[in-house]
Amino acid sequence: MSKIPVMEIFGPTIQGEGMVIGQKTMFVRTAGCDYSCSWCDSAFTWDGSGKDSIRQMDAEEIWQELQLLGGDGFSFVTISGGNPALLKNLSYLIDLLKENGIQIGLETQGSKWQDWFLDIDELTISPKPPSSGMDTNFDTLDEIIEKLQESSTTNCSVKVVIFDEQDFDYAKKVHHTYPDIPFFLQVGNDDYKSEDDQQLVPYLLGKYEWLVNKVIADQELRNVKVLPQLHTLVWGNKRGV
Ligand SMILES: C[S@@+](CC[C@H](N)C(=O)[O-])C[C@H]1O[C@@H](n2cnc3c(N)ncnc32)[C@H](O)[C@@H]1O
Ligand SMILES: Nc1nc2[nH]cc(C(=O)O)c2c(=O)[nH]1
Ligand code: SF4
Ligand SMILES: [Mg+2]
Repeated sequence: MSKIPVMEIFGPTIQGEGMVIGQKTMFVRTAGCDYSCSWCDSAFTWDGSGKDSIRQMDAEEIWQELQLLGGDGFSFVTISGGNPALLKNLSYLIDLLKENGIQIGLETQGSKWQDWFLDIDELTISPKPPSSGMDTNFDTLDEIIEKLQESSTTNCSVKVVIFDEQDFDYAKKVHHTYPDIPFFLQVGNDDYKSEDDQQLVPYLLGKYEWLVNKVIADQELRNVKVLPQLHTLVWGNKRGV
């Protein structure tokens, strides 16, 4: 009834992306997505390849597993996916985590609203640029951002992943549309299947330098932050970190 499709639970690790980068955190990754981004580094959550790992869990079971893995050594849980915003039932987990004094981060693309967004401490909305092959519904995104802006409890940010010039232009458009929302540009990893960290890390750092230089040179992008995926620099494309 109140089950949640869970793809993986892991941690403690550090949040490698976005507004709380560096934060020690546990992760809960839900299964299923309404998008199918061409470069999705978590495609196993929606393309069928991970279907045998999906567990239908209730909030209490997830909380127990988090404690089993993390003991007393965490105070922050990040929920990602897939698209966790497909799951109305996540409210039970969010309530339980809050009852236990846990702070909550969540990652979603901004294609669906859930009322429990207002109970998230650090919410990342990550609209998808052209290279993903997805189309942003800006009416939906406008509504979501508007509701979040009215909230005094949820810190939210917008994070756009950049692979090429077109994505960069898209990111500028998104930032201009929501100038008051903290804005992050993130390096796209188009080598997300590589197991060769010796080659991957300098490659991704090169991409980061490219993105940094573009932002430095841009007169219109002022109050923005540019980040790599920190976890890929530490652990490469390893899963569950
Ligand atoms: C796997 S998604 C899950 C949450 C949600 N579906 C979303 O896209 O925001 C988490 C974050 O990883 C980013 N991401 C996915 N594949 C990536 C890649 N190859 N390189 C860089 N970031 C990627 C997404 O843009 C998103 O910000
Ligand atoms: N360490 C770490 N940080 C992350 N930030 C966002 C992630 C995600 O896949 O949603 C992620 C992830 O998978 N691992
Ligand atoms: S929206 Fe997120 S999980 Fe879904 S396909 Fe795109 S990057 Fe992957
Ligand atoms: Mg990831």
